[in-house]
Amino acid sequence: MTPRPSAEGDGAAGPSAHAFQVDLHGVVDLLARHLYSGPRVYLRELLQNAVDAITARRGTEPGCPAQVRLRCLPDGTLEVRDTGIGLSREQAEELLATIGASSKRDDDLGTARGEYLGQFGIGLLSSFMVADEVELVSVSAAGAAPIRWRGFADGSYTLQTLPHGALDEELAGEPGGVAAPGSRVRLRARPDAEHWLTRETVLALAGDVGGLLPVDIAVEVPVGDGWAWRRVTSGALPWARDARDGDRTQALADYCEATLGFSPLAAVDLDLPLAGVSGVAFVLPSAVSPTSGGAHRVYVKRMLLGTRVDGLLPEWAFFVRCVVNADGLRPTASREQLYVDDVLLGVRESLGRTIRDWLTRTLAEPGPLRRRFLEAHHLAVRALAVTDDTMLETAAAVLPYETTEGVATLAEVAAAAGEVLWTPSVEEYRRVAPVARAQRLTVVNGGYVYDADILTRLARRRPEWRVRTLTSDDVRHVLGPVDPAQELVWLATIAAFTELLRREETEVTVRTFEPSTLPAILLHDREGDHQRELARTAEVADTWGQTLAAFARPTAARQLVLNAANPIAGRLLAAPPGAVRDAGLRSLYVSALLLAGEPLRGRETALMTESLVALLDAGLPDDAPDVTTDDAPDGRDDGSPTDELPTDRSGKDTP
Ligand SMILES: Nc1ncnc2c1ncn2[C@@H]1O[C@H](COP(=O)(O)OP(=O)(O)OP(=O)(O)O)[C@@H](O)[C@H]1O
Repeated sequence: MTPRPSAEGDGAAGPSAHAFQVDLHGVVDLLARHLYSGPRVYLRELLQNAVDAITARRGTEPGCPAQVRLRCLPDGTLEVRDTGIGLSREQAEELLATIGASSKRDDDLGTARGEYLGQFGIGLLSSFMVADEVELVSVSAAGAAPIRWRGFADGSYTLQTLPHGALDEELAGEPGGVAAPGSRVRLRARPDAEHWLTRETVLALAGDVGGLLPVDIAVEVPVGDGWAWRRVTSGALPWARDARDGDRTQALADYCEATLGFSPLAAVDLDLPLAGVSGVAFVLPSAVSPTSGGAHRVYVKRMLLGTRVDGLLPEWAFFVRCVVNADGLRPTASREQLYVDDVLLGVRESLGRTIRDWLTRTLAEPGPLRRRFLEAHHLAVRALAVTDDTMLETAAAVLPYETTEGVATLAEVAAAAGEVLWTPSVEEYRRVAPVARAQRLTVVNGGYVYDADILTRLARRRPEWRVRTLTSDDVRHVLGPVDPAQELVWLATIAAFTELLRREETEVTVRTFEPSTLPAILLHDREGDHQRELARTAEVADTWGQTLAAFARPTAARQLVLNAANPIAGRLLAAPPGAVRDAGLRSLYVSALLLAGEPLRGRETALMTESLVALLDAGLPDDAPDVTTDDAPDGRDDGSPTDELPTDRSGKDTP
């Protein structure tokens, strides 16, 4: 390119100004690899230019033909012909030869003009992702002489003005008539990109990206011995049918099946006329991960933007897939995602409101739709209830929870039990459920995702429901007392048992409870666990030990509650002191741990093994061969309770 004259004269020392040189290879590579998702966009850009050219011509000639015709020629060339406004020589020089120049921007404002699809002035370059040469022959609607522009992947181009009528023979029989206004673009496939220009690919791509465009687009296909035009545009938006039309619901379901690949539970109409947004949110028939949202099929001015566009809906709306046409939203330069601006944020909020209103209505209405929706998407209701008060009330009224009195809603639990006791973890629920159930204590399993937040919010919003987490005391209170005279007899034994489990930080108590098949349960509350954890850490941490110790309050003892109604526990309480009784208690402790779903650590495994050995020793005949060894069992840590067990293995209880 010619250097521009220096702004400061041509003095020897003065700087001189030059125009940038553009390496077209580099630019095309940038587009193909980093801007566009792949070469397939070349066809979208060609269709877009054709449609924009027709839009421009309609501005002065409203009744002009609106046709785009695509033809795959035998030598691998793709031809796209439109009945648009065409280009004069000057326009071609300015618009085709300059990267970034576009006739579709408002020169004064520098913004895109609302009626056009394009705006950036780079779309035509995408042709070079599949072709080394692009030819555009054009007849301007303004009556200028026809032109032939040829651009090459090396960055050069030729431009030729043709005499009027020169194209008549070449264009004879084309739509729009002989040398009528319009343009014809031809792309000769690069050897490694031939598949992008085959008839099958062109048909599929044109239908996919251009199927909803408001012009007549057709691809030439062989029929019998001849050729015919196969239309890929349908003319109307699939959701534009009158809502009173009885077949509309089925037609939308069929459209969803064909386009998105699933049969929807329901279709929610989306309509924001002010933002130029219309479409449908299809409710997925089965559960999806909350992180899988954002796969919406979005059209901008009826041209497909993308099939996996995100940001259109709030995150909680992961149970729908939308198909929308959005005239008021801005595409990014790649035209594959939406530009995040205030308009998009407003649209997202409004669409979210539409979907939430539908959800509230649907959940208020008992019936198969509500049931199927909750089965598939209860997580979405939970996610929404975390931030939305109306949905919190709805969730409390309709979401089924696992409780010790069977499946029930939180509202039902509050009404029946006068309070809502819940466990924040599934493990804790499993631990207390058998005993709570037997005692008719209603406990809600609040251990699943979002539950803790929902129950905490509900506790504040509905104080009269008395929503709170379950504590050991709640369970202990429902366990039956033991006859005081009997308890007095057992007092010394209970104290000895507590002493035996001192290292386990567990206090032993006795109650009567159902099921009587259960000899013992372990109760511990979260604060006690936390305090024990702190105390344990403080023991091992040198540097932080003192700091941690300051936080650790005296630990609330765990409780091993022996069941006086259980024959084994009863016999153990009545047994004389000695190795067998100790081993029996330790066994009950370990089995209560297991029942609580807690993993056994090395020390507890050792306890279990040693108790078993002691019990076997006591129970087996004296002359049975001794198979025990002196080796400590695997997994026993230092200070294991072995040293607390009597070494006498005679099988006789020591006094
Ligand atoms: N088929 C056509 N008929 C008439 N003019 C055309 C045609 N194709 C391209 N042009 C002209 O060439 C210009 C550049 O086209 P190009 O596709 O590179 O960018 P754009 O369509 O303006 O913007 P975008 O990069 O957003 O697609 C257009 O603005 C238009 O004026």
